[in-house]
Amino acid sequence: MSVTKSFTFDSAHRLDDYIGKCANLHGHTYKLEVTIKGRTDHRGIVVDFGDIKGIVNEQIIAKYDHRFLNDLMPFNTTAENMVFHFFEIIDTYLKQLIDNTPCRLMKVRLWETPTAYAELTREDYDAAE
Ligand SMILES: Nc1nc2c(c(=O)[nH]1)N=C([C@H](O)[C@H](O)COP(=O)(O)OP(=O)(O)OP(=O)(O)O)CN2
Ligand SMILES: [Zn+2]
Repeated sequence: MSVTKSFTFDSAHRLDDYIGKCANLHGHTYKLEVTIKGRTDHRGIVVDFGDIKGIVNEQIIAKYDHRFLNDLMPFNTTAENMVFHFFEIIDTYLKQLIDNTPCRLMKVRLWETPTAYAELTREDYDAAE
């Protein structure tokens, strides 16, 4: 069974090493979707949506909402690089949170615009490690 929780945040950025309009300063309302898989416990819960919210709000939204991403991220701020970074962050904090619970981060999807997203699955993440 898997559960997914969605978040939004607004940030400015510009792409480096890029020819086109996205080399200019511009902004997005990013949408972040976090999918976690596991067995339901006695209550019928895989992982509390509030726990996912705690991690994402503290470790991602608080750091990047209404900020200029190029000043904060040590890589080109493409959706691909960002989704990889967010996967690592969420995976780390989820492991700490759910020490005894058999649930796992399976997918993170980052919408940069309403028509474009990058996603990283557990399989792709593990293969990239
Ligand atoms: N593979 C990637 N391509 C592009 C990225 C990216 O992160 N990965 N990023 C950009 C820009 O940041 C841009 O803001 C988004 O590009 P695009 O989808 O072309 O934006 P539009 O507003 O033109 O979208 P439409 O829905 O087609 O109007 C560029 N490429
Ligand atoms: Zn952009």
